[in-house]
Amino acid sequence: MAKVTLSSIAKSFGSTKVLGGVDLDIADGEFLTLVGPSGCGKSTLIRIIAGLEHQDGGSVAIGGSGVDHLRPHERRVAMVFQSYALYPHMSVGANIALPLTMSRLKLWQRLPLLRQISAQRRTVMRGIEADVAAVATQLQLDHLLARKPAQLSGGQRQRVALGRAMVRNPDVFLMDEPLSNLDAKLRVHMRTELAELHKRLGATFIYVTHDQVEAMTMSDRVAMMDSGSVLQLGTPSQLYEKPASLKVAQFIGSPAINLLPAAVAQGGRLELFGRPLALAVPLASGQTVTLGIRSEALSLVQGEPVGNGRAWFSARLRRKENLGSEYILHFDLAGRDAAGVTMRATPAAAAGVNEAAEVTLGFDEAAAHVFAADGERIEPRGQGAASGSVVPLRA
Ligand SMILES: Nc1ncnc2c1ncn2[C@@H]1O[C@H](COP(=O)(O)OP(=O)(O)OP(=O)(O)O)[C@@H](O)[C@H]1O
Repeated sequence: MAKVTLSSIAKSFGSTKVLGGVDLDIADGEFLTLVGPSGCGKSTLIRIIAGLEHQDGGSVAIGGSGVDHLRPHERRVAMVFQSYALYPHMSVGANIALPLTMSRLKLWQRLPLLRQISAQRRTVMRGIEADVAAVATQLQLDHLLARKPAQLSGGQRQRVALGRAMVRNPDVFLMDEPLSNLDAKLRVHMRTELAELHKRLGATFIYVTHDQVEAMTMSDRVAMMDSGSVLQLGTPSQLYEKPASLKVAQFIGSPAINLLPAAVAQGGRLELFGRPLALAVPLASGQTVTLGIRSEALSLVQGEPVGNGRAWFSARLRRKENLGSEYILHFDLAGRDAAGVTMRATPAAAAGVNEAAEVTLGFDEAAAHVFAADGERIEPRGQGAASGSVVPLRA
């Protein structure tokens, strides 16, 4: 098994700069996900680790040794692609065996006529068949080994692609959006399978996706990328609970984080829609910041909402979205210079509010994320605990 160290990786395609000096240390046995919007450079970075693409600057080390001079098959890495890249004319067994037949058999032993008469080849093939059988059992593909890829479901094809990577017993698995071609239900199932496979194998996994749910549910750590650089590296909880910038806050979490403009008044005190908050920031008055409030941090409140550390504003219910176990309530902020907000609600709480109703929404100021005009996170002063004087309707 092996750690992977990326130092100042830079890459341009023609005049387009794609990676601007990426540094990343991926621990031995870690499941690290590169996540970010389309075109941010995730695939290019993973292809550079695989040796399929060469960087313009910087270096890649695997297991503490530089690999920049090594070809892909010499790097002890195996890559799983979104397209699966299976050979349609070969059986499942032959597809999984392919990396081993290429590495263990000599060229002449692979030739159609000569291979029939080589006893040595038969011995090597028995070893390969045993290895393929072991991997097929782990992935529950035993009964499908004779089939062709066209005779498999999407999930089974994906498992064959995984099997072909596993059979090489690599130190590092590189996966480029391996679940994107699967339907939603199968994707959820394969997330669990991949996470369990990672635990079982103990290998280093580097996984590329633009799906923040995949990143959050499977990874030990997530590197959020944008425009060729890493914006934040941390555990899924760190990215969710303490996003370093507005971009990270907006990308991580579903429904997307609510954003409200707040004005900086005298002494750095924040005001939300003209009402003073307990929060203060080290900025001059007259500036504007953005408050980020997760949909689960909002609650419907009744009565006169008072109390230090609790903020509130009025909103109008536009739509209720029924997810079965919970509702997502969509509110308009009529007359406010802000987009609408969403709130998670229990079915009981959702039943208590009618569409087009004017309501009051409250939140603990301690749960608000504050971002400066340049998008950087600011740690505010004066975040107090909830006073308890606001009655939430969600419980
Ligand atoms: N071979 C290439 N030649 C020219 N430009 C390329 C090449 N490969 C990638 N690019 C460009 O580099 C940028 C980053 O591409 P990359 O595939 O790494 O992004 P990504 O984050 O993986 O995106 P996606 O999620 O859409 O796959 C894109 O603007 C892309 O068009």
